[in-house]
Amino acid sequence: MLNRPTYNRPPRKRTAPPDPRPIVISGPSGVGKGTLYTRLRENHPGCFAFSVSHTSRKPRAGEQHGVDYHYVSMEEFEDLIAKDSFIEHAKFGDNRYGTSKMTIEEQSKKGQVVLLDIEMEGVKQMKKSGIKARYIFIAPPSLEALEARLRGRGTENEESIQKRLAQAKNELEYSKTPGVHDIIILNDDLDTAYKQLEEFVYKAPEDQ
Ligand SMILES: Nc1ncnc2c1ncn2[C@@H]1O[C@H](COP(=O)(O)OP(=O)(O)OP(=O)(O)O)[C@@H](O)[C@H]1O
Repeated sequence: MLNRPTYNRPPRKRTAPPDPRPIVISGPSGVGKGTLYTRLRENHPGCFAFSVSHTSRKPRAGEQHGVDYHYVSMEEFEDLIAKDSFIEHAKFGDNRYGTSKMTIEEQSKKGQVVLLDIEMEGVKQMKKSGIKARYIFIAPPSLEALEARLRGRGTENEESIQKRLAQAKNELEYSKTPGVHDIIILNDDLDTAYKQLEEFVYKAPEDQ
C-alpha cells in the first residue's frame, strides 16, 4: 500500500488574481507590510511583481540596478518629473525616490499583479494620478505593539525609531479618511492578517 505523506500546508496557487489592478500596500513602518507581501509572493509564485522604484541615490553594496531600484542621476530624475513620468515621487534627505508609470505598465503586461509599498504622501499622489488600483492599509494593534516590532526588528537606531513612530501617527490618522483604502487589515495575529490579505487580493472584481 502506498504510504502517502499528509501535508497541512495549503496548495500553492499559481493563478494570478482575477482583478489585474495594481495593489498599493501602505501602513506605518514596522507594521508588517513586508512580512505579509513576502508571504503572498511565496505562496503564489509568479503571480505578483514588486514595483521597482527609481532613485537618484547611489546603489549600496550588493544592490542591483533594475532589481532593488532603477538608479538614475538627479538630472535624469528631474527630467522624468518634468515629463510627468512618475505616479508618485518624494524627496528623502538629498535623494529622490519615485514610481514610474512605465514600470507599472511593463510589469502589468507580463500578466502579474503589481504590488506597491508606498507611504502616505505617495498614496495621495497615486490617488490623484487617476491610475486604477486597489488600496490596502495595514494597521498595528497599538502604537506600543508597533514600537515593539520596530525595536524587535533590530534595524533602526533610536532616532529612526522615534521618527517612524511620529510618522506612524500621521499615517494612522490619514487611514481614517473615508474612502481612501479599500480594506484596512489589522495585523495582530499574523496568520489571521495574512488570510484576510489573501482573500481580498483574490476577490473577483464583481465582489468588491
Ligand atoms: N503580526 C505580527 N506579530 C508580531 N510581529 C510581527 C507581525 N507582523 C510582522 N511582525 C514583525 O514586525 C517587524 C516589522 O515587520 P516588517 O519589516 O514586515 O514591517 P514593514 O511594515 O514592512 O516595515 P517598513 O515599512 O519599515 O519596511 C518584523 O520583525 C516582523 O517579523
